[in-house]
Amino acid sequence: MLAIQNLTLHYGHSQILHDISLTAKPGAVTCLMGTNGVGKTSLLKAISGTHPRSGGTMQLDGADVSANTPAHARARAGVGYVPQGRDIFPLMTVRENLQTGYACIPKADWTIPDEVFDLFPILKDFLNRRGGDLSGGQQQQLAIARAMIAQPKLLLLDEPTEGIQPNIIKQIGEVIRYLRSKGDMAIILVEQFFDFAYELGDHFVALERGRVIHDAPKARTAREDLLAKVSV
Ligand SMILES: Nc1ncnc2c1ncn2[C@@H]1O[C@H](COP(=O)(O)OP(=O)(O)OP(=O)(O)O)[C@@H](O)[C@H]1O
Repeated sequence: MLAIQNLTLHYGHSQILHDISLTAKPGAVTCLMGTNGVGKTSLLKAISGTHPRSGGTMQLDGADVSANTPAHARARAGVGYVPQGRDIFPLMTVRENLQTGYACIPKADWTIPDEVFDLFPILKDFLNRRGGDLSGGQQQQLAIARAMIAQPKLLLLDEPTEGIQPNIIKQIGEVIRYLRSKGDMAIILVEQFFDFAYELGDHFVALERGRVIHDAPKARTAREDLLAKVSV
C-alpha cells in the first residue's frame, strides 16, 4: 500500500504540488484526475522518483521511501511506472523492450511471464518487431507489459487511453481489471477519459492547481460532482 503525506514538488522556483496526501490500496484502482496542467504527471514522477519531491513523506508497504531514493531503487522496491507517451525504445525489438524490465529483478527471475502473453497475445506475435513499428495502442500494451515484468506492488499508469483506438482501450480496461482482481497490486490511474476512469475506479482523487479537492471512494463520489470537478 502507498501512503503519501503533505507532498510538495517544485520545478525550479515554481511550486506545482501543494500538501498532497493520498493512499492507494492493493486490489483497488485509485484514479487521479483533473484538467490539463494540474500536476497529475508531476505526482506520478514524485512517486516513481523520476523527479524529486521537495517535501512530505511517502511509505510503500509501511517502509519510508526517502525523497533521495532514485527511480531505479523504487522500481526494485516494487513501483512500476507506465509513463505518458509510453517511452518505448523504438529501435529495440518488443522482446528487448520487455527485457529492460529485467533490470529490476534478480537474474534467476529473468523470464517473460506467460501471463504477459495471455494478456497481450499480439506481443508474442511481434516479439522480433521493432518497438517503433508498433501502433500507438500496441506500444501502450508493450509499456504495460514491460512494467509487469517486475511484478510491481504499485502500478502507475499515466493516461493509458491517450490517442488509442477504442478496441484497444477496451482491452486495456480488461487488463487493469484483471490486475486489480489479483488483489496484491495497488493501481494509480491518471486518466482524462472520464467514463473509462469512472467505470474502472474504486477511489477518486481530483486535483486542482496542485491541490487535492476531492478524495473519496466511489460510493461517496457522485458522477456529476466528480465530472464538474475535473472538467475545464
Ligand atoms: N519539467 C518541467 N519544468 C517546468 N514546469 C513543468 C515541467 N513539467 C511540467 N511542468 C508544469 O507543471 C504543471 C503541471 O504539469 P503536469 O504535467 O504534472 O500536469 P498534468 O496534470 O499531468 O497535465 P496533463 O494532463 O496535460 O498531462 C504545468 O503547469 C506544467 O507546465
